[in-house]
Amino acid sequence: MGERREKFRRVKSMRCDELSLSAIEQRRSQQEAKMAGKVTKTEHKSSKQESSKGELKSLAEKIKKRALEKNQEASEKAPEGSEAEEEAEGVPNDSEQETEAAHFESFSELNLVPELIEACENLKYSKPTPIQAEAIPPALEGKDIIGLAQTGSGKTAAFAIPILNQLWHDQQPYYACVLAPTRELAQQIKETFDSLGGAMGVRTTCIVGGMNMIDQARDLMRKPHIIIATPGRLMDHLENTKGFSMRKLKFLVMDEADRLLDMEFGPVLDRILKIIPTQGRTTYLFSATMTSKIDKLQRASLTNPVKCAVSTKYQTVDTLIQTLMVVPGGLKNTFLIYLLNEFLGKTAIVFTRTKANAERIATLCNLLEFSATALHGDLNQNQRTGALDLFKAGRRSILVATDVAARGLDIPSVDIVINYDIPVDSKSYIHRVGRTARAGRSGKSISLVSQYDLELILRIEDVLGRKLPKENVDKGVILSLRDTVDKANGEVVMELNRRNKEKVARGKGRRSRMHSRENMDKEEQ
Ligand SMILES: Nc1ncnc2c1ncn2[C@@H]1O[C@H](COP(=O)(O)OP(=O)(O)OP(=O)(O)O)[C@@H](O)[C@H]1O
Repeated sequence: MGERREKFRRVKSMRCDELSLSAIEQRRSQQEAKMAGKVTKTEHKSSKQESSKGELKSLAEKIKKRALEKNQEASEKAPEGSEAEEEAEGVPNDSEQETEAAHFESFSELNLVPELIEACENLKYSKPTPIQAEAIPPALEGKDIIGLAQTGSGKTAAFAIPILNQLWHDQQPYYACVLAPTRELAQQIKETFDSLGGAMGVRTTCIVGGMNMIDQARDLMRKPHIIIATPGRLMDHLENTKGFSMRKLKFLVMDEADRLLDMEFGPVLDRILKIIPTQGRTTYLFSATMTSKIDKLQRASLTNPVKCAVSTKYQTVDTLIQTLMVVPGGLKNTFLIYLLNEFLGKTAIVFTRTKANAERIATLCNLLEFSATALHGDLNQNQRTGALDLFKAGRRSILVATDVAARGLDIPSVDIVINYDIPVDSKSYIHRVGRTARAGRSGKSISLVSQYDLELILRIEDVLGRKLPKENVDKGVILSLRDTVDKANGEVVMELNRRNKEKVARGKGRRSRMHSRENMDKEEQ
């Protein structure tokens, strides 16, 4: 509490000369120096956290109760059957078989090889989650699966376990391929396969964009059992890497399948699907927001799939408290800083719509001494991995990201998701807020709603089937923060513009040098 008051006092009283980017670098290195004494500090923090846990818990329970009551009230008032989303439900597929609700008390009841049961124990998976209980038995019978379950409900293990179980009996290179829409998610899925299949000696490789093709080709030549890939780079290797083929592939998984089956990935996915066999191949589609559009599902060429749905298409978990804040014009940055100050000491992901906004907000946070890092598609892969690692290791408490971080990422420490910009489609909302409250934990999401976002938020509330309760704000605090935040933002915008100009100039120089070299080559020919 004292820490928060001190931070607030500092932000309010920051002088203009402190709000310069050179000051950030200085403060950043001070922060790094403090990190060196991290062990003592972390211990201190955790004991402090421990002592306030009871207080926080009861506060959280109160907030949750209040929100639940409000939600209940709101859902009673909400119009029935309002499905306003762009993607209307398709006609149910007759060939899909629905499963009976299944329940297992332990993984040993699932008839898995002992190595897998042991791996689950080591990972502290005491019993299968509902989606695992639903999907693993038909998967072990060799069925194609369409799996729909909320964010953070263990879908990765739901498809990894049956594949690894089968691989144990039938060890072959290039046995299974898992496709994911982002590089970071592909890497995370690889880690799950490694921890579940390590004792079995499973070989996995991650094939994603932004990494060296030759290194990847070398990894593929080591004949891994499982390839986890983003579609574009996989296609590159299928076309260009000699000796690599997936003609004997036994399993194809599309994680975040609705995303992979949409327009952006559609063409490359079609090309991959043409190359790999349909006969003798088992296909799994998993997502928290699965499409039921028949033409999209047909693209994946499933054979009599079993539909394992433990949630509805837009269901969020009960342990997630979702609220919104109505933000008057021009005050979005101030509201964000106000919130970060309110949740000081917590770990947050702030989602923005554009890469430029992600960069700006992360820089603004750092200038105001909230330790943040940015993750977006304009960064190179090393920077992306570096940012995520800093956040995961707790060395930055705020991750400011575009939707590149919206799907799949499993970072248990995330307490809060803030939608700085409201996502333009409701599915993104479901995935973004699902970065918190995972695996039974509690979490909170807050959406900043300006006058321009009203339609978007109404659409989101419509698919959620309830109104999101409004957060109260201390107007006095907002007013006193406003000047400092605006000034800091002005500094950040100027500095980022300067850096961009420099980058463009460097790029032009490089291009013109390349151009003259090309001309030289031509002349020499
Ligand atoms: N049986 C289990 N018991 C306890 N924890 C589990 C179990 N299975 C998976 N988990 C944990 O639950 C967390 C969430 O799992 P996972 O990332 O697979 O969720 P998901 O359903 O794929 O989420 P998303 O839709 O966001 O991608 C992970 O940290 C994972 O280790």
